[in-house]
Amino acid sequence: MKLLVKAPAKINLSLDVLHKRPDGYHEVEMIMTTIDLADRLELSHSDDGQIRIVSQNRYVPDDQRNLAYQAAQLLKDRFQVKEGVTIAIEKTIPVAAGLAGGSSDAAAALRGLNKLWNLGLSLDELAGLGAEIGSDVSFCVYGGTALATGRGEQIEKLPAPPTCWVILAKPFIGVSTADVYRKLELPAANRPDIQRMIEAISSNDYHAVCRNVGNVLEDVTLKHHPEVAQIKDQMKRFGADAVLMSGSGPTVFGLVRHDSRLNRIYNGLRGFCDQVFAVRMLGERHLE
Ligand SMILES: C[C@@](CO)(OP(=O)(O)O)[C@H](O)COP(=O)(O)OP(=O)(O)OC[C@H]1O[C@@H](n2ccc(N)nc2=O)[C@H](O)[C@@H]1O
Ligand SMILES: Nc1ncnc2c1ncn2[C@@H]1O[C@H](COP(=O)(O)OP(=O)(O)O)[C@@H](O)[C@H]1O
Repeated sequence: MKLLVKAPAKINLSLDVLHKRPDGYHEVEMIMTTIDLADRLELSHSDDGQIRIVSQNRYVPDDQRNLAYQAAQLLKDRFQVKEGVTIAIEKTIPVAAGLAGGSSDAAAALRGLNKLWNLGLSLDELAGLGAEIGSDVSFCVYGGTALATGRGEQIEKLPAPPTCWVILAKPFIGVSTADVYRKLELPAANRPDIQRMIEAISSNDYHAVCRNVGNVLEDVTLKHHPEVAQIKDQMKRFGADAVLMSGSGPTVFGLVRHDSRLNRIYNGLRGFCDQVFAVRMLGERHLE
């Protein structure tokens, strides 16, 4: 038996860090939303009890370091599953980019294996298991738009943001999330107003969303990678309504409503950047 599962990327429309916790993680408040840029996982049943990862992308680990592998292992251990699975990952989301590609693959594996292995778990139970794999996995289990608090694993659903295009540009570098949190100096300057962003989304006010994007991790990554600042400047110059780095970076996203400006920004950035995408937000929960 085979099952296909989609694993969409996320962007952080706003990201605030409150303080460092005794467990080493940081207490965050983030507005996250899934976008129409997705990996595809094909899950195939195997009788020998083994977990196998297959991917053409050389940056994707094919062993227990893979977050989708960890998701399968966690379900096997917790629910005494005897069956095995081969997880073929068709990678579209850039790796180590601040777009939660690995976390979304893990979340898709949890959702898919719940069906393949007939575990009958609820989405909330899967999100709880996801938090054991990584801070962003719980959000990715639900998808859509949400306020994430705690270390990122406590999720409150929000309505869909106003309709617009999201242009993503990823420079040639990759960034380590742990490194960025380690280098963050608190209290951070330029903190976003999370409550205002929630109001902007709830009242479907595009211009207020654009005014309120913000990410306290941005300054850390910009300081060490000037190419990210260059991409931000270019996106602004080409006419994006709002420009922000996603998560720990280095991917920069721009919001725009008009198709003519979308084309200008997209064409202007290609050639300058490793990868450029023009996508839509998925809005509300989108699960298969
Ligand atoms: C920054 C964000 C924003 O959405 O995303 P990415 O840029 O990775 O996509 C997340 O907070 C990343 O979440 P995720 O990538 O799942 O992090 P984890 O695997 O749980 O943790 C990786 C490392 O980041 C640090 N970390 C992570 C989350 C958090 N709230 N505080 C932290 O200090 C810890 O050092 C941890 O060891
Ligand atoms: N399924 C996966 N896809 C991509 N990277 C993965 C995966 N599983 C584990 N990783 C590891 O996680 C690291 C961070 O990857 P990713 O989730 O793409 O980035 P980010 O945390 O910036 O959103 C990668 O360097 C890679 O070694």
